[in-house]
Amino acid sequence: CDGCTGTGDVEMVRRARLIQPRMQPDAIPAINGPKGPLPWGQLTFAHTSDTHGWLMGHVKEENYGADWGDYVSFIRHMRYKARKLGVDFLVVDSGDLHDGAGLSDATAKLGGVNGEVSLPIFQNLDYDLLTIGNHELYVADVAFDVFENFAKFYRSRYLTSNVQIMDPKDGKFKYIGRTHKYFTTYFGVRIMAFGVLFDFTSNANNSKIIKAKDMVQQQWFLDAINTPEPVDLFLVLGHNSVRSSTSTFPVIREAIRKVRPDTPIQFFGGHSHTRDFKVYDNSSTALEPGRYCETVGWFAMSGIEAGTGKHKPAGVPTPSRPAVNGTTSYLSYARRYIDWNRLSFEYHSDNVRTFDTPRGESVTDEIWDERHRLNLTNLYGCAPQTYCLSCAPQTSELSIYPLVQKALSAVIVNEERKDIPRMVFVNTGGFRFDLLKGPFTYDDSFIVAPFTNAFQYIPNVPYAAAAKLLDLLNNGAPQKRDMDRKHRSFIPSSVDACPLDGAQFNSGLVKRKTIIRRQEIVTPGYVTKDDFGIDGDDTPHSAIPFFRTTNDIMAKGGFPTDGSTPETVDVVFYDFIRNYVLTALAKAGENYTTADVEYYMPPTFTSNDFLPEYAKRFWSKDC
Ligand SMILES: O=c1ccn([C@@H]2O[C@H](COP(=O)(O)O)[C@@H](O)[C@H]2O)c(=O)[nH]1
Ligand SMILES: [Zn+2]
Ligand SMILES: [Zn+2]
Repeated sequence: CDGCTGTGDVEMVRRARLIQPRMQPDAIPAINGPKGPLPWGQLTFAHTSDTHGWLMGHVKEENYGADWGDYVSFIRHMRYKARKLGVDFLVVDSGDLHDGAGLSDATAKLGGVNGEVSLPIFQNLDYDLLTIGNHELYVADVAFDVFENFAKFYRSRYLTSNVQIMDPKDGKFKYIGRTHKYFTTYFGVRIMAFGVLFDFTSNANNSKIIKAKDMVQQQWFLDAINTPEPVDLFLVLGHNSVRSSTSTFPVIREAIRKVRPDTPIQFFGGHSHTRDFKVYDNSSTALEPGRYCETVGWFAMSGIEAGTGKHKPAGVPTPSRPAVNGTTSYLSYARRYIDWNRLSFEYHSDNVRTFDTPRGESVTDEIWDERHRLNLTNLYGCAPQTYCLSCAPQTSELSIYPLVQKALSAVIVNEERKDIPRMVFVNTGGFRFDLLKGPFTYDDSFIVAPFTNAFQYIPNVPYAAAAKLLDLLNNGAPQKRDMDRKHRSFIPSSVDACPLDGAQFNSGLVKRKTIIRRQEIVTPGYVTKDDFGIDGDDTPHSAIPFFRTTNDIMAKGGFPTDGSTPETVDVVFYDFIRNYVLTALAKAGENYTTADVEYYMPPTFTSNDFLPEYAKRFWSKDC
């Protein structure tokens, strides 16, 4: 696996950057590109959410292969184009910037804070509005870093209408960002904006989330929606699914509608990792732009009776339909989901002669420097096949879960208790992305399992109760966000015939600014159906199968080889699911409390470590 590890790799990258490799035409990766120009309206938005540290882009998937520097260049071109067209263009983000890739997560392993490298890189984008995600709030240090640095950088553009943090300087709870922002766009549309996190409860102690139903009663909110200033549009940004039953957008909408029945309300959501567009009523819709730097959500609306912006800019498609089909409205809407690759970005920038802006190039360089400084390309072993999250039933050998079970059985062993049978329970929500065939690197360890959940246990649990535990957990409260049927992971359509297999594209170990060629066949990927129908995907794809998973899975170890059942077992689990395990054990007739829980593995050995350990022990290093 030439160039897979350490310093050799750095050298290769430096050389590659000097040469700026351009592949031979027959070696140019091929994907099918955008179906046509983007719609532009009086107000046009580019929307990201749930980037989770993927600023490097998908180095093993050309389809989503642009990096943050490319996005910075893209937005620069789009801002220029908007001015030329005479329309307002706003760039917004709905949060979840941590947990999911080495660039964000490796710094915590080095004793720093998760996000200390990735957030300053992210900040190269001149967002107009942003809001906070739950992944900014699980860990106290991360929340404080967001308060101290990120929020101060974006100032009045960072909206956290219902999220506070305890300021250690005076012990008082303060809003992390601002509660709301009233502003006028370049072309004169007057907007009142909020940033609302769903009713999240697993936050660190130094933060506080005000439930939406309480927030809408607060005086500052009532003052904001009743402001004597003219409001042409309410804009609600939120780390909040646009569709699920746990979304709090309907609460906000109702509260605004009570006092402003006719003012348009536009929502920009996140959290459920889907491409989605929801129509609430004829002047209120919501966009959600997927996850992991796979999608730029694009949204255009016209018809607001305010400002001097063009409602039908010349030479481009414009929003053409009312929110509710079959009705007439003064407002018209359009949405598109753009694949996160250079082919799309360049095409929509009208194939400008030089796509890369100086800022974009320097961001790309910084990402690559950090990638190597953090040793993200270090190799653990070569995955013999692709293991997917949802492309196959979870018991199938194509799925990641049998591999996880094998790895847990082999690696999660407490030397002092190795002869005592153990049952290890982990939540499937802890696995976040497919493990692709080929080099499994330090970066991939975060991509697949980013969380640092410790392995805890209750010793000597009667086997009769432990045996019921998995069913009880899986029939109990959901342990992950609402994953509706629309959720799609980008995975190979079949492991062996995968056109974008990890191994095929130099495994992402060398920086490439390749020319990407359009192809006639359709690559597998998102096939989105939303409230506007099936024409939202900017690049048409062939569909990928999707299978739901249970809350948890279980792996066994140390059981008698003769098939007999033990009297008692050690019940091992991630600390993240401890309360669910205690509740389920109580249902099985065994009452335990947190006082009965101990560490099974050293607390420093976490959910992020066992797959690398398995790869080191059981996979070849020769990719
Ligand atoms: O320590 C953790 C933290 C989170 N999870 C899982 O992640 C989801 C939430 O992720 P979103 O990106 O906000 O949807 C949560 O429901 C858990 O399934 C975890 O496993 N461990
Ligand atoms: Zn997320
Ligand atoms: Zn989230």
